[in-house]
Amino acid sequence: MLYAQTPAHEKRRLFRERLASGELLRFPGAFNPLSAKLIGERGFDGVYISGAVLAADLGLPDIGLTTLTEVAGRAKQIARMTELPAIVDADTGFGEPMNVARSIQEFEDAGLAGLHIEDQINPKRCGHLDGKQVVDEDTALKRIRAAVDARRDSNFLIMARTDIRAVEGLDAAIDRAKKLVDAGADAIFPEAMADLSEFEAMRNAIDVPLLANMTEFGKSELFTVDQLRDVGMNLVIWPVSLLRLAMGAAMRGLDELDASGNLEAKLGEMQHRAELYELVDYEGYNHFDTSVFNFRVAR
Ligand SMILES: C[C@](O)(C(=O)O)[C@H](CC(=O)O)C(=O)O
Ligand SMILES: [Mg+2]
Repeated sequence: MLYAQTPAHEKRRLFRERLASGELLRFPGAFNPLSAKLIGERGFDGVYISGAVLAADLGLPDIGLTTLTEVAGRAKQIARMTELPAIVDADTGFGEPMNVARSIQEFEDAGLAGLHIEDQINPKRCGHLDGKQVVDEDTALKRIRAAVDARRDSNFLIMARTDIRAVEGLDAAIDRAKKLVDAGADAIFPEAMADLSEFEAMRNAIDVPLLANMTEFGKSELFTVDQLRDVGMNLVIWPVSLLRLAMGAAMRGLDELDASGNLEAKLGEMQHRAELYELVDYEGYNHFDTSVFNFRVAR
């Protein structure tokens, strides 16, 4: 009922414990609080909150238009609906290093388990597009140091994302990742790795947990969980996948409605009313008033 029972500091502690075990944790991207509940119900390890999805949700491209207030507000709504740890995409940190510091505290207060901050310039773009630019090393390290200094819960995960691979190559990415770890990053998100051997090379060079981004229609092949585990990855995200699936279904559903005038043919693809009510624990609200759920939904 209502929100998750596990307090944020406890989610962070448990998340850190699991990360330290070295296993590979699976974090599908939630596009709203309801889909975060579904991710938990289906047995995944955590919830990813994507900047691209939050921008798309507002009908905007992913170019740094969303504000800290908007992202923290939505991330809070998502994080509080799941017992799982939620990590959020904090883009370039929403400004200068002092803004990065404030962002950390906002996201801690919003109940997140962690976030990542990247080394792109502003305006940023999807890490899997051509023509990206990254900031110099000094600026990249300042962002991470500011983040680490601002954190009040030492279990809040500060992950550094580097986009430098697509700009300067793998050696530069490994070099930057090492320096980001020295600056205090708890984990590294090497963006737009070309193949498994690149993930493996990063693994051999870096001691902290590593994240693999399995976004579709990008620069990385869609490796399986087993393949990523074999090369030593610790976190895998499918950041936009649920939104893409839902929007794909919505596009086809609208076409069907337009063509045939009803959606009878699509019922099998829909989440049933009964499944929705189970997911939101409708019946549980009888706790307040026994007349809330006194009906049956035929399946
Ligand atoms: C992970 C990512 O930062 C996101 O915002 O979800 C994007 C995903 C995408 O646009 O496919 C990214 O830059 O990889
Ligand atoms: Mg992003």
